[in-house]
Amino acid sequence: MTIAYDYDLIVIGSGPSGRRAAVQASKFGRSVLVIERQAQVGGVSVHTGTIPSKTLRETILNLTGWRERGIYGHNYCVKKSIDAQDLSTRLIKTIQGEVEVLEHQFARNDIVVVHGVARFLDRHTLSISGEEGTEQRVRGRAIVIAVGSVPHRPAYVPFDDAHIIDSDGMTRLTCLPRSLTVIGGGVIGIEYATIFSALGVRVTIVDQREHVLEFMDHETIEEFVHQLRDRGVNFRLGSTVESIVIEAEQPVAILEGGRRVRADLLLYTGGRQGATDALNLEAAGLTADARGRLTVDPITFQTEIPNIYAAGDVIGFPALASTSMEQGRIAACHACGQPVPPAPKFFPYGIYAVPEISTVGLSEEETRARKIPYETGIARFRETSRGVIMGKTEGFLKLVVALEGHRLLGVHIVGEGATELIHIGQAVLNFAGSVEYFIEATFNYPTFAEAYKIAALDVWNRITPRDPVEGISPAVSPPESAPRRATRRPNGHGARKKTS
Ligand SMILES: Cc1cc2nc3c(=O)[nH]c(=O)nc-3n(C[C@H](O)[C@H](O)[C@H](O)COP(=O)(O)OP(=O)(O)OC[C@H]3O[C@@H](n4cnc5c(N)ncnc54)[C@H](O)[C@@H]3O)c2cc1C
Ligand SMILES: NC(=O)c1ccc[n+]([C@@H]2O[C@H](COP(=O)([O-])OP(=O)(O)OC[C@H]3O[C@@H](n4cnc5c(N)ncnc54)[C@H](O)[C@@H]3O)[C@@H](O)[C@H]2O)c1
Repeated sequence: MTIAYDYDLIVIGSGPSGRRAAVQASKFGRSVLVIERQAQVGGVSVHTGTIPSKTLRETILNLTGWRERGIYGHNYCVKKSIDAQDLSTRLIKTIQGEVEVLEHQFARNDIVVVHGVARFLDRHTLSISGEEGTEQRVRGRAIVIAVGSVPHRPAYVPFDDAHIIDSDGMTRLTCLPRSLTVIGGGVIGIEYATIFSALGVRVTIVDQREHVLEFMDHETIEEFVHQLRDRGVNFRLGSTVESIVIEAEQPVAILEGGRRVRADLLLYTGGRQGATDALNLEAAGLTADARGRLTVDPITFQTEIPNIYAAGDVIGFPALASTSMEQGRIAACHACGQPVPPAPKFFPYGIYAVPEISTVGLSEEETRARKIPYETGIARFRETSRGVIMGKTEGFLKLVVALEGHRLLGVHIVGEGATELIHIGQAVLNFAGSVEYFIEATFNYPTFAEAYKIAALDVWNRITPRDPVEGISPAVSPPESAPRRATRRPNGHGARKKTS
């Protein structure tokens, strides 16, 4: 008996993972349906997450004149008084632009889009509930769950979407606060805290952990936090929030030990959870974990039910738009019986804080934990002519390099353009290159990319053996495998032993 399917592939969700899965399957000549519960396509990425937060950042940096302050002083500004309307004008335009691009892309690729909430009836059948109470059934040979995530809203936080909000609320502000408390020093919290601090808002960041962005290279984060403290951002680290109340129209976070943090607005960014509630997963033979996430095969993105795939935020870490897109595409390749492209070993992390941070590969802490003998090299943006021209003297680029073969292990950057600059390091890492690449390559001048060369020379001067005659280095760079002790850094970082 042959089973009739309406579509070769049904994708639930039109965010980065769903979109890439749909387009890839269509390019293989398959019939594709995308089900989206919101009125417009694009997902969290376009409507409440990546694009809105990056647009708000761009608007604030432009209107405040932030990027020019290194040259013209701290009081320089482009627009004296900035209000919520200034922020929303550009936001609406950008989101609309993104939606149009997506709609054209779906139309060009003959992808059918239906708006409604999808739920499983069995492992091949979905019911779609439309806004006006309509219901339709569709059957797919394969299904990709690309439903993404929603902000985690713990019961103890009295969200009112006016004084106490989650990250979705940041895109709907009708007036700007003078002070802001951010609960959660993860990526979302840090991005919004620093963007609003650039606007002149007094910001306090509260996190139960001792460090913000704990997964990042610690020295890089120290540099970042130092810059934030310098411009008045307050940190309450190692502090758990016990309760939140509203007093005189202001939210007050009460911390363990009784300390109180008061502001005009409180943003809660204590993580996200998979948006699987409406899916009726049991009907498909699937279960989600306590945070609504699904488990998949890391190579194919297949769930335990072979014709059902999951990609993007719904499968958890790293929960990035960038990685979600690739996961969706790989899932579609497998579902269409095509070879599955291997995921590159290293992907970058870009944090659009002010200043930007970006990282790829191993941190110093991870390198030590793996007992790899290593050395680091640092360049400060003020050492690059580009940095001086642009008044961007606070940036910092750090390379982590294995002593054996001088292999590049990690790159960590804080400063203007970090999220673009990181891709040079990413390419060298994924091609298993060594620090010599940066030394031998000619870079455009003046550029921030020059920082790679400066940091590479910083490492190389210390890891290449010296000529027995004091101060004269050998002409060639013999690879050395033996761990060595680092000497004092020329940039004032002090002596550090870089062996495991
Ligand atoms: C504030 C913020 C900033 C971010 N910044 C960045 C960044 O700078 N860079 C980066 O790489 N990542 C960033 N991210 C993360 C990024 O947005 C997510 O990783 C990405 O959107 C996940 O894509 P996705 O395809 O899994 O799902 P989503 O984008 O979440 O889309 C899922 C879609 O599925 C739909 N859906 C859900 N359930 C159903 C259902 N039952 N039926 C029909 N449709 C359904 C939803 O309506 C939604 O449109 C940010 C996130 C946030 C919140
Ligand atoms: N630029 C980017 O790539 C980007 C930007 C934004 C979001 N994202 C994605 O979104 C995901 C979610 O980000 P997030 O920042 O919401 O979550 P997160 O899990 O990264 O961080 C949450 C933080 O909140 C703290 N916290 C939780 N409850 C607390 C409490 N009661 N008191 C004090 N501190 C508390 C935690 O210790 C943690 O540090 C990230 O994993 C990331 O992948 C990526």
